[in-house]
Amino acid sequence: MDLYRSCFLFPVWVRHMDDPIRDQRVSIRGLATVFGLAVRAGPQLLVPYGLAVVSQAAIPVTVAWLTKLALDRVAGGGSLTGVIVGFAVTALVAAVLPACERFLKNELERRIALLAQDRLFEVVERFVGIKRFEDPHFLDRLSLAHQSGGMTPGLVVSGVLAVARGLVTVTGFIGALMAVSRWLAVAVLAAAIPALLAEWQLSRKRAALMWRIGPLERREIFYRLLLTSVEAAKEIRLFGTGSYFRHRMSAERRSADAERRGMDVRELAVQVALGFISAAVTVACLGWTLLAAGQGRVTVGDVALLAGAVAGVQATVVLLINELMMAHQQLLAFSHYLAVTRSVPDLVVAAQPLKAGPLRTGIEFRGVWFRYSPDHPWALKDLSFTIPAGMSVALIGRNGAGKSTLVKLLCRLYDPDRGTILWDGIDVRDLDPASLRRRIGTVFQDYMQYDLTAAENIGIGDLGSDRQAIERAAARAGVHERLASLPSGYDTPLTRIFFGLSDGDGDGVVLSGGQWQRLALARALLRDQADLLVLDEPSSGLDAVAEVEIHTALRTHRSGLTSLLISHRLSAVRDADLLIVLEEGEVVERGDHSSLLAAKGVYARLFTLQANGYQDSSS
Ligand SMILES: Nc1ncnc2c1ncn2[C@@H]1O[C@H](COP(=O)(O)OP(=O)(O)OP(=O)(O)O)[C@@H](O)[C@H]1O
Repeated sequence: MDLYRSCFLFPVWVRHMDDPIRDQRVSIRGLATVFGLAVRAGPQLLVPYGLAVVSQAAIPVTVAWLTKLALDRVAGGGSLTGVIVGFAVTALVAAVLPACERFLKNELERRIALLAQDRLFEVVERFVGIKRFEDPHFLDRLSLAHQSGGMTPGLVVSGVLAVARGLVTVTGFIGALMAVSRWLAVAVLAAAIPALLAEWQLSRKRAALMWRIGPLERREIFYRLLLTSVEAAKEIRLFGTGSYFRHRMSAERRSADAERRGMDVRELAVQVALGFISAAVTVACLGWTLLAAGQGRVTVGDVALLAGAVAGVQATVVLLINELMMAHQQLLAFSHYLAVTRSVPDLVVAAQPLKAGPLRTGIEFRGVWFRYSPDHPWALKDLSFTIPAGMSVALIGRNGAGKSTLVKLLCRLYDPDRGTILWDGIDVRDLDPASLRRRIGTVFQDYMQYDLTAAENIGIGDLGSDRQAIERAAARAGVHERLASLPSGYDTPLTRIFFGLSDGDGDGVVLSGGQWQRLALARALLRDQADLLVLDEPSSGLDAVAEVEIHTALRTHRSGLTSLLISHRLSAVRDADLLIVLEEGEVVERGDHSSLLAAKGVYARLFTLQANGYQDSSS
């Protein structure tokens, strides 16, 4: 369902708009971080960008002022040379500055987004365990943090500079008007107040609308992804549910559109009303100015300046409010980025962690209790057993018995709630997690299939391994011949994602489930220096012949190595030195195959059941 998760995330942040004090704190902290990022990303860009933005503010005021001068000189018969030069310079600046601004803006935004993304994933990488990645709230937040981290800083910097530009423009116009008439300047400024209030209200309503239609949009996206996903394509065709989902998708869109239409109508009404107010103010001011011009109290140029200033102030105020609201909303979304980058570690690492040494005596689980959260039942209950160095230990148990959970604790992806896990007598919590993991080669039940080449898929098991080592591991896992026969051998991409891109990588290939499983095994076997091999269901996707081959190869590889093996196929694990049977998170039996069979307990029952199944099918 990961595919669909993203569609449930979008407007979570709007929720915070209900709390103005929190909003303010978040915005101020966000603003400081955004400008911190901008300064670090490109100080040499930020200053010229700011200058380019703000200096453009002077252009409309200069044009209005030059127009006034030109008209006054025409009326009074003065020289126009200075005015013409002024117009030429202003026109040149007006033509060149926006292009420079765009270039600087794009470059700065790219650098900030890269830096923000890098910081975010640096923090994510520092999480030692996986608890956070199984928490849907955290995943939602991470996705939003990524979204806003890439977009918000650039938008906020541009928004703040645009506000500065707007303020300079308004101040310039008001200053120019003051030169003509003080009360006219006050009247024009006062006339902008209704526009300011109305736009502010509209912006808040727009944010509330986004919040209201968020669920509708998420559902629409959900149906759209469903209709285009490869996972769902089979069932949609088999059950004939395509038009059912399409109608649902359209219905969601129609509902959201109805809400949007309502908002558009409201905006239209407000804009028309503001238009009337603006026209009335303009007419009143112009009327007064024309009257004053008729009486010789003001010049023709003053009339032109006034007309330009009234329109300029009103338009700039609207832009200003929009930029402010947009920056505010972006800063609220940015709170997710701040939350993730400031989150505390998921597992505590010792201040001076020890390096995990080669396994000499064994790994001991001592009174280990674990549950995924206080709301969940105990997955492991008072587990105590030892995996002696150099021995193979098999874990057996029905679905949900706690086998994979135990492996996750052993690799320190979680910490026990009670009890300890000891590596040669040292609590794994005192060890450096990376050094511990370098000593363990693991194949998880839900291993990864990377959309990379075959060589990379194996090489990831031990970065820096050469091709020979990779091929050796593949051979041990019984997949060398298959990989060597691919169109570009080990360099063949194991994916359809790059299919047809003809970038020299060749076409991608899709492996079967069992072949992927062998590949995952090769990845674990690549770690020659690993002391412990953990195989969680290494042969569940293999055919019978392959299973025998793999187990023979593994037995050779395992000799002298400590291994922990999990399998539901008891034939695959019966040769282990020690078999541990788990039931509902507790150890219920332990011993070797023959002693457990003789004990006639859980293991004996499971083994007989499977053996009988094979006998029945053969007969
Ligand atoms: N991430 C998780 N969050 C919450 N509960 C979980 C999580 N993973 C496993 N569990 C629960 O913990 C218990 C043990 O699960 P675990 O996967 O360890 O069993 P298992 O023995 O490996 O089962 P299987 O043989 O089916 O792989 C189960 O009840 C399971 O529902």
